[in-house]
Amino acid sequence: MKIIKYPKQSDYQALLTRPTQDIAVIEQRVAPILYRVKTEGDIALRDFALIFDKVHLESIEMPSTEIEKAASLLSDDLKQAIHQAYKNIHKFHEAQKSTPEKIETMAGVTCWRKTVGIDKVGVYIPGGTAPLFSTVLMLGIPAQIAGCREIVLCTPSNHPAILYAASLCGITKVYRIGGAQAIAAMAYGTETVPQVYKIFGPGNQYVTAAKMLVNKEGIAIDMPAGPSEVAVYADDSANPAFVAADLLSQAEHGVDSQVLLVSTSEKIIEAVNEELTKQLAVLPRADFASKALENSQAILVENQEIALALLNDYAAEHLILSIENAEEVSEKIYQAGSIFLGNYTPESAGDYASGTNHTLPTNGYARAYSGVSLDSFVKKITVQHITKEGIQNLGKTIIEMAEAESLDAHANAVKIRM
Ligand SMILES: NC(=O)c1ccc[n+]([C@@H]2O[C@H](COP(=O)([O-])OP(=O)(O)OC[C@H]3O[C@@H](n4cnc5c(N)ncnc54)[C@H](O)[C@@H]3O)[C@@H](O)[C@H]2O)c1
Ligand SMILES: N[C@H](CO)Cc1c[nH]c[nH+]1
Ligand SMILES: [Zn+2]
Repeated sequence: MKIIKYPKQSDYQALLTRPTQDIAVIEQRVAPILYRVKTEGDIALRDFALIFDKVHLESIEMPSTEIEKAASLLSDDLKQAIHQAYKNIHKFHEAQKSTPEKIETMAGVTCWRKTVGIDKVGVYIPGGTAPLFSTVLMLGIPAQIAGCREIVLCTPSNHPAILYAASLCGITKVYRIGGAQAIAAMAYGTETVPQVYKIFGPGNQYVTAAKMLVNKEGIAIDMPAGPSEVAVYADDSANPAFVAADLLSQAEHGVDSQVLLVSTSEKIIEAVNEELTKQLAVLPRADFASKALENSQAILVENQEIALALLNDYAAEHLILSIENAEEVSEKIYQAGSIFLGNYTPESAGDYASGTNHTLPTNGYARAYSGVSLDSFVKKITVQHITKEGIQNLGKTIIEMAEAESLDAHANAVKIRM
C-alpha cells in the first residue's frame, strides 16, 4: 500500500478521494436499463440476465421447490452459523423498537406517533462476485420485526444459503435478477415482479446508481451503499497482522473497494505493509484485493488530532480504532458508518454475526446517512386528539396565526368549534 507521510491539510481532499467511476458515466449506462425495464417489463429482465449475468432465465421468480430444498444443500455447520447470526442480529434490532409516548402539550391536547412497517419493501442481495447471504439477514430481519407485509427479494445468485436465509426471515418472493435491472423491476413493477415503496440493499456501482436514479422518481431508498471500504486507525498497541487482515477483508470485496490506514507510528505502517504482502500471497481473492489496494493508502500523521480530523473528513463506511483507549477516542468520531473498538473486534464481526447491521453508507455518505436499522423499515405517523376543553385552550393561538397568514378558512375551522 502506498505510504503518504505527513500530508498538508490542503492535500486531504485529494488523498481521501474514492476510486469511483464518473457518476455521469455510470448513470448513462444505467438510465437506458431502467427505461427498458419500465417500458418492456419481463422481456427486458430476461435480456439483461443474458447480457450481464449470462443466464437464460426459465423463470424470473425462484420456484418454491428451490426455496424448500435449499436447507438440504447446506452443511449443518453453516445452518447453525446462520441461526446464531440470525439470533444476534434479531436481538440487536428488536431492541430498537420504541414505545410511543402520548404527550399532552396543553390541557386537552394530546399528540403521539404510531409506528407502522412500510407495507411493501424490496431488498437487493448482491451476488455478482460473491453470494452475500449475510445481507439477507441484515435486511430481512429488520423488515420482519417492522412488520412489513410484502418483502420482495432480488438477487442474481441462486446460492442455497440466500434462499435458506430468506426462508428464515419469512421471505417467499424471490426473483433471480441482479444489477440495475433488479432495482428497476422493484421500482416500477413488471408482469412478474411486484412494485415496492422502498428499496434496500448494497450493491456495485450500477446497483447504487440505479437506486439513486429511481429515488429521483419518488421511490424511497435506504441510502447509497456501494463498494465496501474500511479505515483503520492504529497506534503502537495495534497488532500489524490483525490490521492487515482487516484491511484485506474489505479489499477483497471488489476492485473498486478502498481501504485506508492512518497511524502516528511509521513502524506500524511498515509492519502492516509487510503483513499485507504475506497475507495477500495466500488469499484466494487476491486479484480483487490487490487492485483495491492500488486505490488505497497508509497515511502517517504527526498526532492524534490530525488522525481524527482525517478520519472524520473521510467518513468511512467502517472505522476500526486499533488504539489504546479506543472507546474514549471514539467519542471524538462524528462521521463514520460503524465503529469497531480495540484489537479483538474485527470488522467481519459486524459483517456477519455480532448483531449490528452491515448495510452502511459508503463513499462519504456517512457524513449525512446512518446505516440500515429497524427505523429504516418503519414510518412514524403522528396522531392527535383534542377535547372540547382542549380546543378552547388552543383555539385562540390557531386563529391568530391563521388570520395572520390570510387563511380565513383555517381560522374558521377552529372558530366554529369554540
Ligand atoms: N455498503 C454496504 O453496506 C455493502 C454491503 C455488502 C456489499 N457491498 C458491496 O456490494 C458490491 C457487490 O457487487 P457485485 O458486483 O459482486 O454484485 P452485485 O449483485 O451488486 O452486482 C452484480 C450485477 O451487476 C450487473 N452488472 C455487472 N456488470 C455490468 C455492466 N458492465 N453494466 C451494467 N450492469 C452490470 C449485473 O447485472 C450483475 O447481476 C461490492 O462492491 C461490495 O463491496 C456493500
Ligand atoms: N462488508 C460488507 C459491507 O460493506 C458486508 C459483507 C457481507 N459479507 C461480507 N461482508
Ligand atoms: Zn465485508
